[in-house]
Formats: sequence, structure tokens, C-alpha cells
Amino acid sequence: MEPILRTENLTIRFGGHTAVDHVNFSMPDKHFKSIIGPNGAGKTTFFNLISGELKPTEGEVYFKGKALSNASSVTRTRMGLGRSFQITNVFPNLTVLENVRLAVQSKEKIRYQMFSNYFSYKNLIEKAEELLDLVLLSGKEFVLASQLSHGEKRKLEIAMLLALDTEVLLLDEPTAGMSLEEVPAILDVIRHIKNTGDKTILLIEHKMDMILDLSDSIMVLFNGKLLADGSPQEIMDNETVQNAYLGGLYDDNLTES
Ligand SMILES: Nc1ncnc2c1ncn2[C@@H]1O[C@H](COP(=O)(O)OP(=O)(O)OP(=O)(O)O)[C@@H](O)[C@H]1O
Repeated sequence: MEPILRTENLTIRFGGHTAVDHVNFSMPDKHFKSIIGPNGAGKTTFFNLISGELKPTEGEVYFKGKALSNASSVTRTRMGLGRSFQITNVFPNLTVLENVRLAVQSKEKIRYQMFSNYFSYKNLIEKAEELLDLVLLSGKEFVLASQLSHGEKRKLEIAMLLALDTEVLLLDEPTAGMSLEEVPAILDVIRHIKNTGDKTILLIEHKMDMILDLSDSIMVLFNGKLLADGSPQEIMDNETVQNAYLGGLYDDNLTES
């Protein structure tokens, strides 16, 4: 079966520095893969190449077999590749519900514009409430986005990403900047989404316990290169990975969480 997402020799150089170096990766539909690697390994740059925010120096990204080199990031989202929103996409002076409603509306406009048959306001609100339930933000509908805690804002971003209803979700360190108490809630949210069984998820995370809990497979980037790709057990047992850094990362993480 054709993988939903794959890269071929994906490479980007910044001046003399190769941040992503001939990475060949693929993932099947409905799979959950995490990307790990030390700081500066190229994880976010790899994401930016997949989502279209950066253009490769060499190589290609394929989504359902189609080469994406000429597709903008907006086109890629429309095709089904969704990247988690940054805080800047959230309207701070609107309520949580209104933020998600607008995201649902933008998706429905795209879907229905050919028929001039927009979703009714009631349907938009229902869909937004469903998503808030999924990200465990029920009860916060009428709170202004600016008044949410950092962890709740990250949940809101995930709800807004889900509103776009893309087949693939690219989640870049959803726990970044969170307090330790907020981490289990975001883990629950991601597990919840995974358990719905209809998304392909690619996750960048530093928290090894979270990665081991969620992932069907793990890929390891090191100095821009793909060092290993396999099941969580294979990665934990992989000597090259251990020697490169995993022992240190795992220990750091244990002390962090
Ligand atoms: N626009 C850019 N211009 C120049 N160098 C860049 C640019 N973007 C990334 N880099 C460099 O590419 C390398 C990979 O960075 P990247 O942010 O992808 O790493 P990362 O694995 O996501 O790290 P972290 O875990 O710290 O987020 C780094 O050395 C970084 O300084």
C-alpha cells in the first residue's frame, strides 16, 4: 500500500550547514510516529519541509504519492496535511468557542463554496463544541482565549487544528513551555485523538515517557540525518541510538517529568 506520507532524500542547507540531510522516511495511513533527537537535530526543520514552510534544497515530500514541491503550505493543508497552530493564530480577545467556531467555519467555507451552501451557525457551534470536548476543554467555552493557561492554549490550538479536519496531524512539541501539572492533560488529549482511529499523527516531543506511551514507531534524527526508525522497543534497544544520545535524553527526561 502507498504510504500516506513519505520523503525521498529530503535535504535543506542553510549556508554551509545541512540541517536535514537526505532523509528517507515513510509512514502508513493511521500510524502514530514520533520524531526524537537532541536539540538542533533538525526535527522542526524537517516538519517545516513537510508542511511547506520551507523548500528543500534537494529531495521531495510525497503525500498520497503526489510530489508536493510546488504546493504552498495552504495548499498542503487543503490536501490534508495539517500543522499545529502557533499561539499567534489564536484570537486572544475572542472566547475559546469563537476561536474554534471560526476555524470550523474556515474549513466548511472551503468545502462548501462550490455549492454556496454554508454550514448553519448552529452546526458550526455544535462541531466546535464537539472538538472542545475532544481536547478536554469543555467548560471553558466562554472564557477569553487570552485568559487560558499555557496548557489550555495548546489544547485550543489542537482543537483549531482538528477543525481543519486534515488526515495528517503534525504536532510540534505540544508540551513545550507547559508546567509539569499540565503535561498529563495534553497527553490525554493526544491519546484521545489517537484512539478515534482516523488520524495519521507525526509528533515531535522530548518527553520520552509520552513518546513510548503513544507511538507505533519512532524515528531518530541526529545532525540532520535519519539515525534509526523502528518500533519503540527497537529504538530503545538500538545501540547506535543509545550511544548517540538516548541514554542521556531519557535520564534528562526522567528528572524533568
Ligand atoms: N532558517 C534557518 N537559518 C539558518 N539555520 C537554521 C534555520 N532553521 C534552522 N536552522 C539550523 O538548523 C539546525 C536544526 O534546527 P531545528 O530547529 O530543526 O532543530 P530541532 O531538532 O527542532 O531542535 P530543538 O529540539 O531544539 O527544537 C540548527 O542548527 C538550527 O540552528
